[in-house]
Amino acid sequence: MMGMRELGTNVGSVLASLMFVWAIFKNHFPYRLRGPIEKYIQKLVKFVYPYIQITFHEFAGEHIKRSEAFSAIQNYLSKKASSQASRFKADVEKDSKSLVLTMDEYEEVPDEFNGVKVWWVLIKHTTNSQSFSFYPNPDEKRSFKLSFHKRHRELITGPYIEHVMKEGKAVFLKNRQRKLYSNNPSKHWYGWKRTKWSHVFFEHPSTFDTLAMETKKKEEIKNDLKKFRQGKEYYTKIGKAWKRGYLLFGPPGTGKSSMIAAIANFLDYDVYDLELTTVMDNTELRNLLIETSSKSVVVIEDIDCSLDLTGQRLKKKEKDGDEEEKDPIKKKEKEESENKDSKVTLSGLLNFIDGLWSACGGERIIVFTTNYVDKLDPALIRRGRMDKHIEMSYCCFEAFKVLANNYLDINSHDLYAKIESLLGETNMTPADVAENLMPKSDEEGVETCLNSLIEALEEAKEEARKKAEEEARLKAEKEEKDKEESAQEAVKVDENSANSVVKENGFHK
Ligand SMILES: Nc1ncnc2c1ncn2[C@@H]1O[C@H](COP(=O)(O)OP(=O)(O)OP(=O)(O)O)[C@@H](O)[C@H]1O
Ligand SMILES: [Mg+2]
Repeated sequence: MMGMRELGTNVGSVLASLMFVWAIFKNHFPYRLRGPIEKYIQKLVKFVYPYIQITFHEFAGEHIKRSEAFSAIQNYLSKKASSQASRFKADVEKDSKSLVLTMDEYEEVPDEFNGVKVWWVLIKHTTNSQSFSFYPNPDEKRSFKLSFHKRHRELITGPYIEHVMKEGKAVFLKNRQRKLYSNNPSKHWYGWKRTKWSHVFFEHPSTFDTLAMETKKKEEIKNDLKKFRQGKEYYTKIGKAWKRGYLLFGPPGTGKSSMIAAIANFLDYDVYDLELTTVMDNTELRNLLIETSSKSVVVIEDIDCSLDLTGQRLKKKEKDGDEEEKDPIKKKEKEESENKDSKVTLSGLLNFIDGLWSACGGERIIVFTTNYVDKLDPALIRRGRMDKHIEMSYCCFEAFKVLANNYLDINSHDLYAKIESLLGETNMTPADVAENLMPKSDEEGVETCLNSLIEALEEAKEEARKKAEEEARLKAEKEEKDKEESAQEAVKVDENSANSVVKENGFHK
Protein backbone atom coordinates (compact mmCIF):
# COMPACT_ATOMS: atom_id res chain seq x y z
CA MET A 1 0.00 0.00 0.00
CA MET A 2 1.27 3.42 -0.83
CA GLY A 3 2.16 5.38 2.32
CA MET A 4 1.51 9.08 2.83
CA ARG A 5 5.13 9.93 2.11
CA GLU A 6 5.24 7.98 -1.15
CA LEU A 7 1.99 9.63 -2.19
CA GLY A 8 3.54 12.96 -1.26
CA THR A 9 6.59 12.10 -3.33
CA ASN A 10 4.47 11.34 -6.38
CA VAL A 11 2.38 14.46 -6.02
CA GLY A 12 5.61 16.30 -5.37
CA SER A 13 7.03 15.15 -8.69
CA VAL A 14 3.89 16.28 -10.49
CA LEU A 15 4.27 19.68 -8.87
CA ALA A 16 7.94 19.80 -9.74
CA SER A 17 6.95 19.25 -13.38
CA LEU A 18 4.43 22.03 -12.97
CA MET A 19 7.21 24.34 -11.75
CA PHE A 20 9.26 23.38 -14.77
CA VAL A 21 6.43 24.13 -17.17
CA TRP A 22 5.82 27.40 -15.34
CA ALA A 23 9.45 28.39 -15.77
CA ILE A 24 9.13 27.95 -19.54
CA PHE A 25 5.81 29.69 -20.00
CA LYS A 26 5.91 32.35 -17.32
CA ASN A 27 7.01 34.97 -19.84
CA HIS A 28 3.60 34.70 -21.48
CA PHE A 29 1.89 35.95 -18.33
CA PRO A 30 1.55 39.60 -17.45
CA TYR A 31 4.48 40.73 -15.33
CA ARG A 32 2.44 41.75 -12.24
CA LEU A 33 0.82 38.30 -12.06
CA ARG A 34 4.04 36.33 -12.20
CA GLY A 35 5.16 36.99 -8.61
CA PRO A 36 1.92 35.93 -6.88
CA ILE A 37 1.49 32.83 -9.10
CA GLU A 38 5.04 31.70 -8.32
CA LYS A 39 4.44 32.22 -4.62
CA TYR A 40 1.29 30.12 -4.69
CA ILE A 41 2.91 27.28 -6.61
CA GLN A 42 5.75 27.16 -4.09
CA LYS A 43 3.30 27.18 -1.19
CA LEU A 44 1.41 24.34 -2.82
CA VAL A 45 4.60 22.28 -3.27
CA LYS A 46 5.56 22.84 0.34
CA PHE A 47 2.08 21.91 1.51
CA VAL A 48 1.83 18.70 -0.52
CA TYR A 49 5.46 17.68 -0.08
CA PRO A 50 6.54 18.85 3.36
CA TYR A 51 9.64 16.65 3.48
CA ILE A 52 13.23 17.73 3.65
CA GLN A 53 16.05 15.72 2.13
CA ILE A 54 19.70 15.82 3.11
CA THR A 55 22.39 14.13 1.05
CA PHE A 56 25.65 12.79 2.46
CA HIS A 57 28.22 12.11 -0.25
CA GLU A 58 30.87 9.46 0.11
CA PHE A 59 33.60 11.76 -1.15
CA ALA A 60 32.92 15.40 -0.49
CA GLY A 61 34.54 18.16 -2.54
CA GLU A 62 38.28 17.84 -2.97
CA HIS A 63 38.76 15.35 -0.17
CA ILE A 64 40.47 12.17 -1.20
CA LYS A 65 39.65 10.72 2.18
CA ARG A 66 36.31 9.00 2.53
CA SER A 67 33.83 11.20 4.36
CA GLU A 68 33.65 10.25 8.02
CA ALA A 69 29.95 10.99 8.08
CA PHE A 70 29.32 8.59 5.20
CA SER A 71 31.24 5.79 6.92
CA ALA A 72 29.47 6.41 10.22
CA ILE A 73 26.04 6.37 8.53
CA GLN A 74 26.96 3.17 6.70
CA ASN A 75 27.95 1.48 9.95
CA TYR A 76 24.89 2.79 11.74
CA LEU A 77 22.59 1.55 9.01
CA SER A 78 24.31 -1.83 8.80
CA LYS A 79 22.83 -2.45 12.23
CA LYS A 80 19.40 -1.09 11.31
CA ALA A 81 19.35 -2.61 7.85
CA SER A 82 19.79 -6.16 9.09
CA SER A 83 16.48 -5.96 10.90
CA GLN A 84 14.53 -3.75 8.50
CA ALA A 85 15.67 -3.94 4.89
CA SER A 86 14.92 -6.95 2.73
CA ARG A 87 17.78 -6.75 0.24
CA PHE A 88 21.32 -6.73 1.55
CA LYS A 89 24.77 -6.53 0.27
CA ALA A 90 27.19 -8.65 2.25
CA ASP A 91 30.65 -7.20 2.65
CA VAL A 92 33.46 -8.86 4.45
CA GLU A 93 34.93 -5.47 5.10
CA LYS A 94 38.65 -5.26 4.68
CA ASP A 95 40.27 -5.19 8.14
CA SER A 96 37.01 -6.16 9.75
CA LYS A 97 36.42 -9.26 11.76
CA SER A 98 32.92 -10.13 10.74
CA LEU A 99 30.48 -10.11 7.90
CA VAL A 100 28.91 -6.69 7.52
CA LEU A 101 25.45 -6.44 6.04
CA THR A 102 24.71 -3.19 4.29
CA MET A 103 21.55 -2.11 2.59
CA ASP A 104 21.46 -2.49 -1.15
CA GLU A 105 21.19 0.54 -3.42
CA TYR A 106 17.78 2.22 -3.41
CA GLU A 107 16.57 0.01 -0.58
CA GLU A 108 14.79 2.31 1.85
CA VAL A 109 15.54 1.87 5.54
CA PRO A 110 13.19 3.61 7.96
CA ASP A 111 14.40 4.71 11.35
CA GLU A 112 12.76 6.29 14.34
CA PHE A 113 14.15 8.79 16.80
CA ASN A 114 12.19 10.20 19.75
CA GLY A 115 9.02 9.07 18.00
CA VAL A 116 9.89 10.83 14.74
CA LYS A 117 10.19 8.81 11.55
CA VAL A 118 12.97 9.28 9.03
CA TRP A 119 13.97 7.37 5.90
CA TRP A 120 17.39 6.54 4.53
CA VAL A 121 18.24 5.55 0.97
CA LEU A 122 21.60 4.69 -0.52
CA ILE A 123 21.97 6.26 -3.94
CA LYS A 124 24.55 5.39 -6.56
CA HIS A 125 25.41 7.84 -9.32
CA THR A 126 27.22 6.48 -12.30
CA THR A 127 29.16 8.90 -14.43
CA ASN A 128 31.15 8.16 -17.52
CA SER A 129 34.09 10.27 -16.60
CA GLN A 130 37.32 9.15 -18.23
CA SER A 131 39.52 11.42 -16.22
CA PHE A 132 41.99 10.23 -13.65
CA SER A 133 40.67 10.14 -10.13
CA PHE A 134 41.79 9.14 -6.67
CA TYR A 135 38.43 7.59 -5.89
CA PRO A 136 38.38 3.80 -5.70
CA ASN A 137 35.99 3.56 -8.63
CA PRO A 138 35.91 6.86 -10.53
CA ASP A 139 32.68 6.04 -12.31
CA GLU A 140 30.69 5.33 -9.22
CA LYS A 141 29.74 7.86 -6.59
CA ARG A 142 27.53 7.02 -3.69
CA SER A 143 25.56 9.05 -1.24
CA PHE A 144 23.01 8.56 1.49
CA LYS A 145 19.77 10.51 1.31
CA LEU A 146 17.91 11.23 4.50
CA SER A 147 14.24 12.33 4.33
CA PHE A 148 12.10 13.64 7.16
CA HIS A 149 9.19 15.95 7.79
CA LYS A 150 10.15 19.60 7.86
CA ARG A 151 8.41 19.92 11.21
CA HIS A 152 11.29 18.00 12.77
CA ARG A 153 14.13 19.85 11.11
CA GLU A 154 15.80 20.89 14.36
CA LEU A 155 15.56 17.51 16.03
CA ILE A 156 16.88 15.65 13.01
CA THR A 157 19.69 17.99 11.95
CA GLY A 158 20.83 18.28 15.57
CA PRO A 159 20.42 15.44 18.04
CA TYR A 160 19.48 12.72 15.53
CA ILE A 161 22.53 13.20 13.28
CA GLU A 162 24.72 13.35 16.38
CA HIS A 163 23.18 10.08 17.54
CA VAL A 164 23.83 8.43 14.15
CA MET A 165 27.49 9.53 14.15
CA LYS A 166 28.06 8.28 17.67
CA GLU A 167 26.39 4.93 17.13
CA GLY A 168 28.09 4.47 13.76
CA LYS A 169 31.51 5.00 15.28
CA ALA A 170 30.70 2.56 18.08
CA VAL A 171 29.70 -0.12 15.55
CA PHE A 172 32.96 0.49 13.71
CA LEU A 173 35.02 0.12 16.87
CA LYS A 174 33.22 -3.08 17.76
CA ASN A 175 33.77 -4.66 14.35
CA ARG A 176 37.26 -3.54 13.65
CA GLN A 177 40.41 -5.57 13.97
CA ARG A 178 42.96 -3.62 15.96
CA LYS A 179 46.26 -2.74 14.34
CA LEU A 180 49.90 -2.54 15.21
CA TYR A 181 51.56 0.26 13.26
CA SER A 182 55.24 0.88 12.69
CA ASN A 183 56.68 3.99 11.11
CA ASN A 184 58.21 3.91 7.63
CA PRO A 185 61.41 5.79 6.81
CA SER A 186 60.46 9.12 5.26
CA LYS A 187 61.74 8.14 1.82
CA HIS A 188 58.71 5.86 1.59
CA TRP A 189 56.29 8.70 2.33
CA TYR A 190 56.05 9.77 -1.27
CA GLY A 191 55.07 8.05 -4.51
CA TRP A 192 51.91 6.06 -4.90
CA LYS A 193 52.12 4.37 -1.53
CA ARG A 194 52.48 7.51 0.58
CA THR A 195 52.19 5.79 3.89
CA LYS A 196 53.89 7.02 6.98
CA TRP A 197 52.80 4.00 8.96
CA SER A 198 52.56 0.36 7.93
CA HIS A 199 50.42 -2.00 9.89
CA VAL A 200 49.77 -5.60 10.72
CA PHE A 201 46.88 -6.87 12.80
CA PHE A 202 47.51 -6.54 16.49
CA GLU A 203 47.13 -9.96 17.98
CA HIS A 204 49.35 -10.00 21.05
CA PRO A 205 47.78 -12.32 23.63
CA SER A 206 49.19 -10.57 26.71
CA THR A 207 46.55 -9.37 29.17
CA PHE A 208 46.56 -8.17 32.74
CA ASP A 209 45.54 -11.68 33.76
CA THR A 210 48.62 -13.25 32.19
CA LEU A 211 50.95 -10.48 33.35
CA ALA A 212 53.13 -11.52 36.26
CA MET A 213 53.29 -8.76 38.87
CA GLU A 214 51.85 -7.92 42.26
CA THR A 215 48.07 -7.90 42.19
CA LYS A 216 47.94 -4.56 43.98
CA LYS A 217 50.13 -2.88 41.39
CA LYS A 218 48.16 -4.45 38.57
CA GLU A 219 44.85 -3.23 39.97
CA GLU A 220 46.26 0.25 40.42
CA ILE A 221 47.28 0.41 36.76
CA LYS A 222 43.96 -1.00 35.60
CA ASN A 223 42.06 1.60 37.63
CA ASP A 224 44.24 4.34 36.24
CA LEU A 225 43.47 3.20 32.69
CA LYS A 226 39.75 2.93 33.40
CA LYS A 227 39.71 6.45 34.77
CA PHE A 228 41.54 7.67 31.70
CA ARG A 229 39.15 5.99 29.29
CA GLN A 230 36.11 7.52 30.92
CA GLY A 231 37.74 10.86 31.45
CA LYS A 232 36.78 12.91 28.37
CA GLU A 233 34.63 15.35 30.34
CA TYR A 234 37.17 15.51 33.12
CA TYR A 235 40.02 16.37 30.76
CA THR A 236 37.89 18.99 29.03
CA LYS A 237 36.93 20.48 32.38
CA ILE A 238 40.50 20.86 33.57
CA GLY A 239 41.61 22.10 30.14
CA LYS A 240 44.11 19.35 29.46
CA ALA A 241 44.63 17.33 26.30
CA TRP A 242 43.10 13.89 26.68
CA LYS A 243 46.29 11.86 26.91
CA ARG A 244 48.32 10.09 29.51
CA GLY A 245 52.01 9.27 29.67
CA TYR A 246 53.45 6.10 31.12
CA LEU A 247 57.09 5.39 31.75
CA LEU A 248 57.90 1.71 32.10
CA PHE A 249 61.33 0.96 33.45
CA GLY A 250 63.16 -2.15 34.54
CA PRO A 251 65.75 -4.69 33.45
CA PRO A 252 65.32 -6.62 30.17
CA GLY A 253 62.78 -9.44 30.40
CA THR A 254 60.66 -7.99 33.17
CA GLY A 255 57.62 -7.58 30.95
CA LYS A 256 57.66 -3.99 29.70
CA SER A 257 56.58 -4.95 26.19
CA SER A 258 54.09 -7.44 27.59
CA MET A 259 52.64 -4.66 29.73
CA ILE A 260 52.15 -2.43 26.67
CA ALA A 261 50.29 -5.23 24.89
CA ALA A 262 48.17 -5.79 27.98
CA ILE A 263 47.32 -2.07 28.15
CA ALA A 264 46.29 -2.04 24.46
CA ASN A 265 44.19 -5.17 24.92
CA PHE A 266 42.59 -3.79 28.06
CA LEU A 267 41.59 -0.51 26.43
CA ASP A 268 40.91 -2.05 23.02
CA TYR A 269 43.25 0.50 21.38
CA ASP A 270 45.56 0.38 18.37
CA VAL A 271 49.31 0.46 18.94
CA TYR A 272 51.78 2.75 17.20
CA ASP A 273 55.31 1.50 17.69
CA LEU A 274 57.49 4.50 16.95
CA GLU A 275 61.10 3.73 16.05
CA LEU A 276 62.81 7.06 16.68
CA THR A 277 66.11 6.07 15.11
CA THR A 278 64.60 6.14 11.62
CA VAL A 279 62.99 9.55 12.12
CA MET A 280 65.15 12.25 10.60
CA ASP A 281 63.99 15.40 12.33
CA ASN A 282 61.35 17.03 14.48
CA THR A 283 59.14 17.88 11.49
CA GLU A 284 59.10 14.25 10.48
CA LEU A 285 58.31 13.29 14.04
CA ARG A 286 55.40 15.72 14.11
CA ASN A 287 54.07 14.50 10.76
CA LEU A 288 54.16 10.95 11.99
CA LEU A 289 52.40 11.74 15.22
CA ILE A 290 49.72 13.85 13.57
CA GLU A 291 48.77 10.76 11.61
CA THR A 292 48.18 8.61 14.65
CA SER A 293 44.51 8.10 15.38
CA SER A 294 42.75 8.52 18.67
CA LYS A 295 42.14 5.46 20.83
CA SER A 296 45.72 4.41 20.46
CA VAL A 297 48.84 3.65 22.45
CA VAL A 298 51.92 5.37 21.06
CA VAL A 299 55.03 3.50 22.12
CA ILE A 300 58.65 4.60 22.09
CA GLU A 301 60.75 1.68 23.31
CA ASP A 302 64.22 2.05 24.81
CA ILE A 303 64.03 5.81 24.87
CA ASP A 304 67.55 6.04 26.33
CA CYS A 305 68.92 4.34 23.20
CA SER A 306 67.07 6.64 20.81
CA LEU A 307 67.93 10.01 22.27
CA ASP A 308 70.78 10.98 24.51
CA LEU A 309 70.61 13.64 27.14
CA THR A 310 71.42 16.47 24.78
CA GLY A 311 68.68 15.26 22.48
CA GLN A 312 70.92 13.93 19.74
CA ARG A 313 70.04 10.57 18.30
CA LEU A 314 72.37 7.71 19.00
CA LYS A 315 73.22 5.04 16.49
CA LYS A 316 70.83 2.17 16.13
CA LYS A 317 71.01 -0.38 18.87
CA GLU A 318 73.73 -3.00 18.52
CA LYS A 319 71.34 -5.86 19.00
CA ASP A 320 69.31 -4.81 15.95
CA GLY A 321 72.52 -4.15 14.06
CA ASP A 322 73.61 -7.79 13.89
CA GLU A 323 70.39 -8.80 12.27
CA GLU A 324 70.66 -6.05 9.71
CA GLU A 325 74.22 -6.85 8.67
CA LYS A 326 72.97 -10.07 7.08
CA ASP A 327 70.35 -8.42 4.92
CA PRO A 328 71.99 -6.24 2.23
CA ILE A 329 68.95 -3.99 1.77
CA LYS A 330 68.62 -3.37 5.47
CA LYS A 331 72.36 -2.82 5.72
CA LYS A 332 72.18 -0.17 3.03
CA GLU A 333 69.22 1.48 4.67
CA LYS A 334 71.08 1.54 7.94
CA GLU A 335 74.12 3.12 6.37
CA GLU A 336 71.99 5.71 4.65
CA SER A 337 70.19 6.63 7.79
CA GLU A 338 73.43 6.91 9.69
CA ASN A 339 75.01 9.09 7.05
CA LYS A 340 72.42 11.77 7.40
CA ASP A 341 72.52 13.89 10.50
CA SER A 342 69.67 13.19 12.79
CA LYS A 343 67.92 16.18 14.19
CA VAL A 344 65.26 14.67 16.39
CA THR A 345 65.72 16.43 19.65
CA LEU A 346 64.47 16.03 23.14
CA SER A 347 62.60 19.30 22.82
CA GLY A 348 60.93 18.01 19.64
CA LEU A 349 59.73 15.01 21.52
CA LEU A 350 58.58 17.07 24.47
CA ASN A 351 56.66 19.28 22.09
CA PHE A 352 54.74 16.25 21.01
CA ILE A 353 53.99 15.25 24.55
CA ASP A 354 53.14 18.72 25.78
CA GLY A 355 52.77 20.98 22.77
CA LEU A 356 49.68 22.51 21.28
CA TRP A 357 49.06 19.78 18.79
CA SER A 358 49.46 17.02 21.34
CA ALA A 359 45.70 17.29 21.65
CA CYS A 360 45.09 16.38 17.98
CA GLY A 361 42.94 13.29 17.91
CA GLY A 362 42.76 12.96 21.68
CA GLU A 363 42.44 9.80 23.73
CA ARG A 364 46.01 8.64 23.44
CA ILE A 365 48.32 6.83 25.81
CA ILE A 366 52.01 7.49 25.33
CA VAL A 367 54.40 4.88 26.66
CA PHE A 368 58.15 5.16 26.96
CA THR A 369 60.24 2.22 28.04
CA THR A 370 63.78 2.17 29.31
CA ASN A 371 66.13 -0.19 31.07
CA TYR A 372 67.83 2.63 32.91
CA VAL A 373 65.57 5.26 34.39
CA ASP A 374 68.53 7.14 35.88
CA LYS A 375 69.91 7.86 32.42
CA LEU A 376 66.86 9.85 31.34
CA ASP A 377 66.75 13.60 31.26
CA PRO A 378 64.68 14.91 34.16
CA ALA A 379 62.83 17.13 31.68
CA LEU A 380 61.46 14.03 30.01
CA ILE A 381 60.19 12.30 33.07
CA ARG A 382 59.00 15.10 35.29
CA ARG A 383 55.41 14.68 36.46
CA GLY A 384 52.87 15.98 34.02
CA ARG A 385 54.79 14.58 31.11
CA MET A 386 55.04 10.98 32.06
CA ASP A 387 52.09 10.90 34.39
CA LYS A 388 52.79 7.47 35.77
CA HIS A 389 56.09 5.75 36.40
CA ILE A 390 55.83 1.98 36.57
CA GLU A 391 58.72 -0.10 37.73
CA MET A 392 58.86 -3.56 36.23
CA SER A 393 60.96 -5.55 38.60
CA TYR A 394 62.36 -9.01 39.16
CA CYS A 395 59.96 -11.86 39.71
CA CYS A 396 58.39 -11.92 43.16
CA PHE A 397 56.45 -14.86 44.57
CA GLU A 398 53.10 -13.36 43.62
CA ALA A 399 54.28 -12.88 40.05
CA PHE A 400 55.57 -16.46 40.02
CA LYS A 401 52.11 -17.72 40.99
CA VAL A 402 50.60 -15.99 37.94
CA LEU A 403 53.22 -17.55 35.68
CA ALA A 404 52.74 -21.02 37.22
CA ASN A 405 49.04 -20.66 36.62
CA ASN A 406 49.62 -19.57 33.00
CA TYR A 407 52.19 -22.19 32.14
CA LEU A 408 51.32 -25.18 34.31
CA ASP A 409 47.68 -24.58 35.28
CA ILE A 410 48.41 -24.91 38.99
CA ASN A 411 47.57 -22.75 41.98
CA SER A 412 49.62 -24.45 44.65
CA HIS A 413 52.24 -27.14 45.14
CA ASP A 414 54.49 -28.49 47.90
CA LEU A 415 57.48 -26.91 46.21
CA TYR A 416 55.96 -23.41 46.39
CA ALA A 417 57.45 -22.70 49.83
CA LYS A 418 60.95 -23.44 48.62
CA ILE A 419 60.44 -21.33 45.51
CA GLU A 420 59.11 -18.46 47.62
CA SER A 421 62.16 -18.39 49.83
CA LEU A 422 64.53 -18.67 46.84
CA LEU A 423 62.75 -15.85 44.99
CA GLY A 424 63.19 -13.72 48.10
CA GLU A 425 66.93 -14.30 48.05
CA THR A 426 67.74 -13.95 44.38
CA ASN A 427 66.84 -11.80 41.42
CA MET A 428 65.38 -13.55 38.40
CA THR A 429 63.37 -11.87 35.66
CA PRO A 430 59.85 -13.13 34.90
CA ALA A 431 61.14 -14.01 31.41
CA ASP A 432 63.69 -16.43 32.91
CA VAL A 433 61.18 -17.87 35.37
CA ALA A 434 58.73 -18.40 32.51
CA GLU A 435 61.41 -20.08 30.42
CA ASN A 436 62.05 -22.60 33.21
CA LEU A 437 58.38 -23.28 33.72
CA MET A 438 57.85 -24.20 30.11
CA PRO A 439 57.88 -28.00 29.72
CA LYS A 440 60.78 -29.02 27.47
CA SER A 441 58.94 -32.12 26.26
CA ASP A 442 55.51 -33.70 26.51
CA GLU A 443 56.69 -36.09 29.22
CA GLU A 444 57.76 -33.32 31.56
CA GLY A 445 55.24 -32.88 34.32
CA VAL A 446 54.57 -30.07 36.77
CA GLU A 447 57.07 -31.33 39.31
CA THR A 448 59.91 -31.56 36.80
CA CYS A 449 59.27 -27.99 35.67
CA LEU A 450 59.15 -26.65 39.22
CA ASN A 451 62.34 -28.55 40.06
CA SER A 452 64.10 -27.15 37.03
CA LEU A 453 63.07 -23.68 38.20
CA ILE A 454 64.43 -24.42 41.69
CA GLU A 455 67.67 -25.60 40.14
CA ALA A 456 67.92 -22.45 38.03
CA LEU A 457 67.17 -20.29 41.07
CA GLU A 458 69.83 -22.05 43.12
CA GLU A 459 72.31 -21.61 40.29
CA ALA A 460 71.41 -17.93 40.03
CA LYS A 461 71.80 -17.58 43.79
CA GLU A 462 75.20 -19.27 43.69
CA GLU A 463 76.26 -17.10 40.77
CA ALA A 464 75.11 -13.98 42.58
CA ARG A 465 77.05 -15.10 45.67
CA LYS A 466 80.21 -15.67 43.61
CA LYS A 467 79.74 -12.36 41.85
CA ALA A 468 79.31 -10.58 45.16
CA GLU A 469 82.43 -12.28 46.49
CA GLU A 470 84.39 -11.37 43.39
CA GLU A 471 83.19 -7.79 43.64
CA ALA A 472 84.13 -7.67 47.31
CA ARG A 473 87.56 -9.08 46.45
CA LEU A 474 88.06 -6.54 43.68
CA LYS A 475 86.93 -3.76 45.96
CA ALA A 476 89.31 -4.87 48.70
CA GLU A 477 92.14 -5.10 46.15
CA LYS A 478 91.38 -1.66 44.87
CA GLU A 479 91.28 -0.23 48.36
CA GLU A 480 94.60 -1.92 49.13
CA LYS A 481 96.06 -0.49 45.92
CA ASP A 482 94.69 2.96 46.66
CA LYS A 483 96.18 2.78 50.13
CA GLU A 484 99.57 1.79 48.75
CA GLU A 485 99.42 4.54 46.16
CA SER A 486 98.55 7.18 48.69
CA ALA A 487 101.37 5.92 50.95
CA GLN A 488 103.80 6.22 48.02
CA GLU A 489 102.40 9.64 47.22
CA ALA A 490 102.99 10.69 50.83
CA VAL A 491 106.58 9.50 50.65
CA LYS A 492 107.07 11.46 47.39
CA VAL A 493 105.59 14.59 48.91
CA ASP A 494 107.90 14.19 51.90
CA GLU A 495 110.92 13.78 49.62
CA ASN A 496 109.91 16.81 47.53
CA SER A 497 109.42 19.01 50.53
CA ALA A 498 112.77 17.83 51.94
CA ASN A 499 114.39 18.73 48.58
CA SER A 500 112.80 22.14 48.51
CA VAL A 501 114.02 22.79 52.03
CA VAL A 502 117.52 21.84 50.89
CA LYS A 503 117.11 24.14 47.86
CA GLU A 504 115.77 26.93 49.97
CA ASN A 505 118.63 26.47 52.38
CA GLY A 506 121.03 26.50 49.42
CA PHE A 507 119.44 29.69 48.10
CA HIS A 508 119.84 31.39 51.41
CA LYS A 509 123.48 30.54 51.62
N1 LIG B 1 55.78 -9.70 33.97
C1 LIG B 1 55.66 -10.69 33.05
N2 LIG B 1 54.52 -11.38 32.98
C2 LIG B 1 54.37 -12.37 32.09
N3 LIG B 1 55.30 -12.72 31.22
C3 LIG B 1 56.46 -12.07 31.24
C4 LIG B 1 56.69 -11.01 32.16
N4 LIG B 1 57.92 -10.54 31.96
C5 LIG B 1 58.44 -11.26 30.98
N5 LIG B 1 57.58 -12.18 30.53
C6 LIG B 1 57.84 -13.15 29.45
O1 LIG B 1 59.13 -12.90 28.96
C7 LIG B 1 59.13 -12.49 27.61
C8 LIG B 1 59.92 -11.20 27.47
O2 LIG B 1 59.24 -10.16 28.12
P1 LIG B 1 59.12 -8.68 27.54
O3 LIG B 1 59.48 -8.65 26.11
O4 LIG B 1 57.78 -8.14 27.90
O5 LIG B 1 60.23 -7.99 28.39
P2 LIG B 1 60.78 -6.50 28.29
O6 LIG B 1 60.81 -5.95 29.67
O7 LIG B 1 60.05 -5.76 27.27
O8 LIG B 1 62.28 -6.75 27.83
P3 LIG B 1 63.25 -5.73 27.01
O9 LIG B 1 63.73 -4.69 27.97
O10 LIG B 1 64.36 -6.62 26.56
O11 LIG B 1 62.46 -5.19 25.89
C9 LIG B 1 57.69 -12.31 27.22
O12 LIG B 1 57.45 -12.93 26.00
C10 LIG B 1 56.89 -12.97 28.30
O13 LIG B 1 56.50 -14.25 27.90
MG1 LIG C 1 60.58 -4.95 25.40
